[in-house]
Amino acid sequence: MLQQVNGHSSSSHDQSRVSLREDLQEFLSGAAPLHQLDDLTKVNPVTLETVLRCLQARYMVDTFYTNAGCTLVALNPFKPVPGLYSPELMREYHASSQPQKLKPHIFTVGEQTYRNVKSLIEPVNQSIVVSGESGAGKTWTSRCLMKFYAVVATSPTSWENHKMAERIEQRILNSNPVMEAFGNACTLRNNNSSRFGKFIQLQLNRAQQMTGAAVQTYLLEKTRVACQASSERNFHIFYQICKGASEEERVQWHLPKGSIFSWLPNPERTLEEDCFEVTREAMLHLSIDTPTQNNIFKVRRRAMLLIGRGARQPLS
Ligand SMILES: Nc1ncnc2c1ncn2[C@@H]1O[C@H](COP(=O)(O)OP(=O)(O)OP(=O)(O)O)[C@@H](O)[C@H]1O
Repeated sequence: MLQQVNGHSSSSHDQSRVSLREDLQEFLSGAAPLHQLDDLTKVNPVTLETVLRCLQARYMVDTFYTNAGCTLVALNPFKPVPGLYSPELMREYHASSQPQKLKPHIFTVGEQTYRNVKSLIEPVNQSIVVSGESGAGKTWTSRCLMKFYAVVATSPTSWENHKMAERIEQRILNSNPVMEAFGNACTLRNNNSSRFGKFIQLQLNRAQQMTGAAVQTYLLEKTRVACQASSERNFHIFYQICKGASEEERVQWHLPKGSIFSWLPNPERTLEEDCFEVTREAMLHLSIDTPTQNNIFKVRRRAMLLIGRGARQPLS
């Protein structure tokens, strides 16, 4: 007697499994090495196993980008990859007559969207959606895209424009350390995890030169200020203030060296994101002057005392 599985007989189910296994074998022993498949739509049969095998093979040879039709799959290398984001490579993708024929890269996406704006008589807004789980590399990818546009979309036509272009480029890039200091924190999955979503708008004029940027943030994880999971930390800015304030600022802000607060856990962890100077410098570039900065930091330091009241003691 034939058993019914999901409306199919078990023998036809077995047959299709055998044929899938054969297809898989054929695909894996195919002529072209897996790492050379630069588009996942060419993978056949499309199963979780074949797609992962292909991505794994590419990862093993330090190839971190793969197309999946018009989507780009980015793997996180978790290490610096020399030359992968160099200005020379940006210019190569920008100058190419067919960037989509070059190796899959985030610069292809950047360049194609840039050309889409340019090629149309009436410019049409372009959007890039960067998605993935925590630690996948979304922040990194957005930063790369901003750097790319800062290089390709600010080509000055005159010397005055050059100064202007440089200023805009600096301001756009400096928005990252500021947003990250105030909105990122160390979590179990990512030392520099964004605790908010952001919609970054880069504005171009009719000559396709960048004239400004606007960032809209949403869903900031405000509860982290008062409550952090064990082994996680509060927002970077608090640690930056505690670790980076000058002697003069410590006196002014009533912040003795070595103060610790119950809701600033794991202060002994030293992260590259703990650099107060980088945040201050970036704020200056964004025209947030030193007195305004001091007011912002004073409010934060006051919050530390109020919320973490009674938990202050010197570090031994
Ligand atoms: N392309 C890359 N090259 C080298 N290192 C990378 C790259 N992408 C990500 N990383 C590393 O992985 C870490 C996590 O990446 P990132 O912060 O961009 O993740 P995320 O997706 O924004 O995470 P979250 O959602 O938690 O904010 C980075 O701090 C960096 O060390």
